[in-house]
Amino acid sequence: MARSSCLIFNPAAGQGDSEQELQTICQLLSPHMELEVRLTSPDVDAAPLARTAVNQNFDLIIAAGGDGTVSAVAAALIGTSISLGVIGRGTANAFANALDIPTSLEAACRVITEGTTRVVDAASCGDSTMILLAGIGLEAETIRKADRVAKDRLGVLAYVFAGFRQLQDLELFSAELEIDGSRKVEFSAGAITVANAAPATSILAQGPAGVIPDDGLLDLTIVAPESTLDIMAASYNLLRSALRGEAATQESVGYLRAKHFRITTQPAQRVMIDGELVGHTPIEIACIPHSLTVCTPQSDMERPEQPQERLENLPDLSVRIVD
Ligand SMILES: Nc1ncnc2c1ncn2[C@@H]1O[C@H](COP(=O)(O)OP(=O)(O)OP(=O)(O)O)[C@@H](O)[C@H]1O
Repeated sequence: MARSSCLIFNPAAGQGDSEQELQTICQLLSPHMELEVRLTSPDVDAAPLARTAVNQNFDLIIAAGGDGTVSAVAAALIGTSISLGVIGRGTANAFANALDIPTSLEAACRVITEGTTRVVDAASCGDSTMILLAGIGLEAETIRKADRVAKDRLGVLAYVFAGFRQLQDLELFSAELEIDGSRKVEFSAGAITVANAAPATSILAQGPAGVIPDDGLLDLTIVAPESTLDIMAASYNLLRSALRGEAATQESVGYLRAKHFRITTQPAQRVMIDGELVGHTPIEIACIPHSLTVCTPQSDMERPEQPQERLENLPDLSVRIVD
């Protein structure tokens, strides 16, 4: 029997002709499944549509939009066995890129119709769920400064420009990190990123080589540059880590993998989760292992053997064991 599928489509996402895109997607998918289409609107976004679709027990729910739409649909699917199809039509399409899901309509629909799936982790942070990453400090500021007009004009470059603008007034803050309830680490940082999944372009997440989305662990990267030269060196090192799959080696970069983090900063820092500003530190982030089934080109990914932790060079470092 054909799979019952619900397509949640954001007509306002991206820069393409959305009517044409919807028609193409329906033509590509309909021969393979029973397809029901639901459009988001300025008043009803993807989250309530996805919750209703989950209650209606579709076999497959497809998110066609930017990362905002994909994250909202994914949040409703966490802990269910309903598969998530991803058709990235936004600016960055970070979740699609992190899982090697192509973003041309034809190739994205082919991945969905071929039926290969991969079960990945997700995470929770207070009331929010997270499929990509949480940025504290620099990354949150970068997202805040990449405005809609710039994104429409420049696409993913808007984030890069906002990032450069942000680097000019980077200030270190003090941070305390509680790791799996068993260790407390204090240090100074300019940016802390906790990633469940991240594409190579999320440079600040690339401390441990290659963020692994299905290892039951979150990957935390700390960048603590003490000068403009330092930040250039750290950026280059992180980019290399992303492209070569080798963990970062630069002194001002630290990283570790764990299931649960509690992060406190002085002063409080903005927190961004999956591209949305959600509030300020302190925050607590917990991995929800193997909780989201996603249509992907392959059911597994290569995992290079790499060190899991490197904190020793961070400025003002102190480590305590929690009783
Ligand atoms: N029909 C609509 N008209 C206007 N806005 C909409 C509509 N449907 C959803 N939205 C808004 O779109 C936003 C989600 O956008 P989404 O992330 O899917 O695309 P995007 O913003 O183009 O992606 P990116 O952030 O990568 O540029 C939400 O804020 C939601 O309220």
